[in-house]
Amino acid sequence: MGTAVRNPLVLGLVAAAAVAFGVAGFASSYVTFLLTGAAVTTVFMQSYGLITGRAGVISLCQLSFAAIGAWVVGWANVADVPGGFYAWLPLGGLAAVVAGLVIGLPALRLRGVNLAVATFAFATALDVVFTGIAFPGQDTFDFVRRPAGFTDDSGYFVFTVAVVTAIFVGLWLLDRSRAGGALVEIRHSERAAAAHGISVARGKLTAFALSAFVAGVGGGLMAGQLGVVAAGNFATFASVSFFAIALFVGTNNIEGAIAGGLIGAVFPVIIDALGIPQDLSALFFGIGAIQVLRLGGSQTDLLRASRRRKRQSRAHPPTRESPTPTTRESNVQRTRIQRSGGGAALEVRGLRVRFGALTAVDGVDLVVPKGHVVGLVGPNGAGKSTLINAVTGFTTRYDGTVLLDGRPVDGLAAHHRARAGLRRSFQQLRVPTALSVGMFLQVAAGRKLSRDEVDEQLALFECPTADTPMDVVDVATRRLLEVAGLAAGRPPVLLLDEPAAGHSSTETRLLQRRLAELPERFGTAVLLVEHDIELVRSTCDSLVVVDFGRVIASGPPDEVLADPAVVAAYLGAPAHSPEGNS
Ligand SMILES: Nc1ncnc2c1ncn2[C@@H]1O[C@H](COP(=O)(O)OP(=O)(O)OP(=O)(O)O)[C@@H](O)[C@H]1O
Repeated sequence: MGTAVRNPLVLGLVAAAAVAFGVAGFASSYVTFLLTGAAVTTVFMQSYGLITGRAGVISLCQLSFAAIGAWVVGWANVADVPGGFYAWLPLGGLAAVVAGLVIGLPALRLRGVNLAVATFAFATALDVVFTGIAFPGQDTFDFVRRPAGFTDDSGYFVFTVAVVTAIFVGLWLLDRSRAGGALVEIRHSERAAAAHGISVARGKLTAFALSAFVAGVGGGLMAGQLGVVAAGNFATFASVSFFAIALFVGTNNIEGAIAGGLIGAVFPVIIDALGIPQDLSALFFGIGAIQVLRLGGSQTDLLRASRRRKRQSRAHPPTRESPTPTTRESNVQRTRIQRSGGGAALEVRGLRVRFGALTAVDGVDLVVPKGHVVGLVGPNGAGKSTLINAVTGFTTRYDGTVLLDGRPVDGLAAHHRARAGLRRSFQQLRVPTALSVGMFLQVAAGRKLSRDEVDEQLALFECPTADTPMDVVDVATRRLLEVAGLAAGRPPVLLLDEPAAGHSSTETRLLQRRLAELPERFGTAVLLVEHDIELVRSTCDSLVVVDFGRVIASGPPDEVLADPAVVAAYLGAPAHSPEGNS
């Protein structure tokens, strides 16, 4: 019983019921009407929270989806479609989904301002259409019949709150699923998402469809509240204002969506009472949106982050236990695990990448045998990252062939290569801070991990617990988490681009042990790009050295690192060893 009371879902449901029946029982009819409007606006805010808050896609046409939902509900009412309001409302949502897909598909190639313009154009066009054709029942005053049992204003408020609550529960479940984590990763970095096998196009399209459904339901609810609606209820201007409110308060958070609903519905009333022209109110919302860009986050995101940091500093900080270096661990030469190969996990043949006149990768041949860790080293600008980009499909314009377990993958997009088992990390950290450690591990693994698997993996990499928010985790630990997550997916091939960057010597030693174990523990062959020569020497079975895009040496680490050509490439003079000069 005690656990149930502490459960946020149970608490939320109890609070929603208390508000619904409290207002229905005690509030005046004016307040009830106003709060029903706020609940309907909360649904619009939930749809912005989905598309912009979670997936990071700018959409200025959510009220157009709402208009479609309202239109369908109005039509179903006039046509007396069986099932009543209970059937008409989801029907309106589904019709909006069709529009969401129609606008979402061409919008997939667009980002930022271009996407804003495209969705704004769609909203304006639909505005004109709805003004022209009018809503069903608008001219004949055919009022939409409310759901049986909730026909008076108080009852309809309870019904609206029930719908808002049901959507919150759906979003709550989405946030706890890998699909929800994938949306957040798409918002944070489309490249990182693709590297984890997530289809960015499908993710965005799903977000468009889901948000259109929610907005369509909101439109239907508005039709039920007002009886008849007109194009003016869904004007493009209102869509943009609501977008600005959503951006300012952060409607991906439950408290943000409710605050956005209240502001969207009550603010115009206050403005009116104060005698300020409605058009001027848009200025406030515009200033709010600019504030978000200045602060780098919405009000509720910033509040939540600050609360997390406070809670974290009150509890123990999320540092890993420093492993006491034993004689065995501190002897780097003994970390390398001797193993025999079993064919090529990854083979690169004649890879060439050009950037205009510059040939960044110049005919590279390279093999990563199964069960091996191969180091790819070379001075700055030698072409290592470009090679990884080409192999993993992030650079598609290249000559040559990339074979994964003997099969060419050149025709595959990055996320398909990732799903086929070619996983990578990025030199520039791309870990989304809006997720928990456990959820990030799930997303990076690219497969469903059990709670035990997550906990074991975190313990193995000496990382903070699964519930720890990522934004309180230090950068070095985030890098370690990225390796832990990728390894948990047990990919056949893992390409790591400078995973030890920014690590302390203790952290590097831990990483060194884990990297050396990856083939045995996870069945993963590794191509390791690293400037820390001691880490490379102690971890890798063999090394490939590139300079000016060409392979200048390859073979066992000690031999290769003693090669005069390698020494010269690193230091520009043949007199010193590269050791310790990374
Ligand atoms: N998108 C690009 N457009 C033009 N030139 C590029 C691009 N990406 C990389 N280069 C150039 O290609 C060469 C190889 O760069 P790359 O980043 O692959 O080297 P690197 O070995 O990974 O270097 P570092 O160790 O510093 O990360 C460099 O001369 C770089 O300036």
